[in-house]
Amino acid sequence: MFNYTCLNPIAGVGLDLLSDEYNKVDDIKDAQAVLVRSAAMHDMELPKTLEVVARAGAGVNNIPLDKCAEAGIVVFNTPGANANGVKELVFAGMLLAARDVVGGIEWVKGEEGNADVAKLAEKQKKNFAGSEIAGKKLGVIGLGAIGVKVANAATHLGMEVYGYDPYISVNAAWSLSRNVNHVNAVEEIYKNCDYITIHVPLLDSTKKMINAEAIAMMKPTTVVLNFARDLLVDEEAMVAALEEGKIAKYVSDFPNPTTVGKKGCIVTPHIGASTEESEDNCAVMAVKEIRDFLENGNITHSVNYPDCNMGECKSAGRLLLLHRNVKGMISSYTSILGDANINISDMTNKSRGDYACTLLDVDAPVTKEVEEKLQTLDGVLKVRIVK
Ligand SMILES: NC(=O)C1=CN([C@@H]2O[C@H](COP(=O)(O)OP(=O)(O)OC[C@H]3O[C@@H](n4cnc5c(N)ncnc54)[C@H](O)[C@@H]3O)[C@@H](O)[C@H]2O)C=CC1
Ligand SMILES: O=C(O)C(=O)COP(=O)(O)O
Repeated sequence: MFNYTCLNPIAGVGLDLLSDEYNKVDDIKDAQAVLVRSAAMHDMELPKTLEVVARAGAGVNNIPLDKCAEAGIVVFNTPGANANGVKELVFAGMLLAARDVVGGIEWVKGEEGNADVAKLAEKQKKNFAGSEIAGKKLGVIGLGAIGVKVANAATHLGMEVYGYDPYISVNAAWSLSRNVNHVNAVEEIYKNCDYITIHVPLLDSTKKMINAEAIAMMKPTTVVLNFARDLLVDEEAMVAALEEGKIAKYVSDFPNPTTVGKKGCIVTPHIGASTEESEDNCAVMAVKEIRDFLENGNITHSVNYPDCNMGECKSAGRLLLLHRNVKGMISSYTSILGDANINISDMTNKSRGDYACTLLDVDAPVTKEVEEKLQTLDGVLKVRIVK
């Protein structure tokens, strides 16, 4: 039996994939698995029982990744599962900045009951006129799951697209339309683009990436779109630039006191991934990741441990060892198992930065005594008898 808890509402289509072996608990202190969206986990006490956290979404800045890794808790996210939902809202954001759709709708609402509204509208509409996005230059910073979709779709809307991502993955590069122009220096985007959209994760290296200096390079007509995280932008500098007419609009999906109600700011309530399809996709992927991890010891789409996968276990037993990426770990495991007369029939070892993972299929069940010996080895963070 596995206990799990949900720190945010998780779509039913995902939870339905949990078998009778899974029991929902209300308190994280009783859970082996956590399903989470944007709930802040940094200040939460993580119980010893906890083995896995699955973020039904992309951004993991709400989760203490290193603290989890140190405690042998594997964290997953669901890459790409909500990318289309965000992509579509980015275009809504662009159009809301280009045309005064909201102002126009508000004006019409104010005319409720006016029999002459149609005639009046023809006079008023000049107040809500705008421009088209076709033919404009769009700069996409970060060409991952979302950035690639935004860039490709923009080419179909007749935009001239420029993409910047020094760390682009091979898969993303394969998916990118050849009509997207590659940019090596992000300053080119700041200086030349009419629309600039950012799709990078929030990391120490990306915090306030769009700062006062970057904003100063932009044209007075530039629109900046931020559907990634508010802390990626120096929003004080952004609001000041908008106030002084140095740039045109800032569209953000992250309301906070700095931007809400400020001149030129169009802010939505973090709804980029709030579509039926994205919520379903994320929940399904997160639940599958948890099941494969708890039932088979496999790690796919982890953000704090290496991916490590040996499929379904066909041997008498399987061990999962989460450990530091230091020398001598595997020889220690083999000698402990050898001394206990247990043959290793298959093995995978992967590392990522400071952390590593070893999966061992064995020909005889592993006893509690052997498990304890492995657990007390220097460098071992967690041992789990999967089977
Ligand atoms: N508004 C919302 O509801 C949502 C927001 N997000 C945010 O969007 C972010 C991106 O999501 P995905 O595209 O799915 O992630 P992803 O991991 O597929 O793509 C991120 C891309 O950013 C690139 N990158 C990293 N540092 C960079 C830098 N300094 N300069 C340029 N590129 C850099 C990476 O190489 C990668 O290609 C998430 O981390 C999350 O914060 C994601 C989903 C929903
Ligand atoms: O996936 C992400 O990074 C998001 O920002 C979506 O957050 P949410 O799952 O809607 O709370």
